[in-house]
Amino acid sequence: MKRFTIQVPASSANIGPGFDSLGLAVNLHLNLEVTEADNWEFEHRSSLLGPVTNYEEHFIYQIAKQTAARHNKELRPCKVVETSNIPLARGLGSSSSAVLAGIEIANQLCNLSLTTEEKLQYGTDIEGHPDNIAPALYGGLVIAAITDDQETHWVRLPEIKSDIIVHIPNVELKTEKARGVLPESYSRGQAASASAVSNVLIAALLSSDYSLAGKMMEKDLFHEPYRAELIPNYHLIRNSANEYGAYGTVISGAGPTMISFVPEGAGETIANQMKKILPDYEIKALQIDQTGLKIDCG
Ligand SMILES: Nc1ncnc2c1ncn2[C@@H]1O[C@H](COP(=O)(O)OP(=O)(O)O)[C@@H](O)[C@H]1O
Ligand SMILES: N[C@@H](CCOP(=O)(O)O)C(=O)O
Repeated sequence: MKRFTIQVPASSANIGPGFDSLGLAVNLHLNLEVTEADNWEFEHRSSLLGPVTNYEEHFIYQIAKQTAARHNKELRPCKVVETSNIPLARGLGSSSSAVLAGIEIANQLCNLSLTTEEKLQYGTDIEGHPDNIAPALYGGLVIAAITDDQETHWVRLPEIKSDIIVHIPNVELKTEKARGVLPESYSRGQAASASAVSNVLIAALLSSDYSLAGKMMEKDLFHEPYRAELIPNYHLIRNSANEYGAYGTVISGAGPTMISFVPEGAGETIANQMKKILPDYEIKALQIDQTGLKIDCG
């Protein structure tokens, strides 16, 4: 009888101009205990996960089934116990964490021996963009691109020396809705300016020039100007965090969470200052998760 556990971190995608390609794994986690059983059963042990649906409608079951089907296999029934401290639909990559969990369930149950590259590809096929899947899989700060042959290419950046703070409001924003406000296309001039800002952001991160990185992340032209009005307290959070010493503050993923990059060691202090301004928010100083997807087969 198989038994295994899966842990997948949350992730913060985009970091401003790295729209659909750049993301960071953070230390909030989805955990699953999977045990072969006579029937399928999902049990949610965290209030954040909401009520359990019929197993056939469960998102993670659907991903697992779809992954098994790609290899002409069927899943054997399991009991899945889920705990999570990743808030849903807040821009912290909960759906990508769930997608990777589903892929891994199929991988283990059907002995697919998937490589990490295949997991990245399958996850990206499902999500449509790799910026949450890649960091959740590899840990750290990862840049990934889907090329016109539908292959996903990626680079994990060296560790950055910055604390991070997430400002999570008590409202959901579905990624699909936040993608709906973006333009269908950009002019050559807009695309050139936007990718120039993105290029300087990456170069600044690689050079550990965090002041410049902070400036560049706030100059995004791909998505922030269109999404700002969907994000509660967008300007207040950015301006206040910067007054308290943040390098830069951007929308986390598609929002509504805002993420600040602050000097190393200053995370808790600035988070406490921000809590006074936004008492209804969940404000957390987080660490970068350097590990990514973890599987333990005991
Ligand atoms: N652990 C989970 N178990 C089941 N479904 C999940 C889980 N995590 C996320 N989901 C699904 O993903 C949706 C959120 O996805 P999305 O709108 O992309 O937001 P985000 O990925 O930013 O949290 C949830 O409403 C839910 O349907
Ligand atoms: N690049 C995507 C990222 C979505 O991240 P999520 O955590 O909000 O699902 C986008 O900006 O739409």
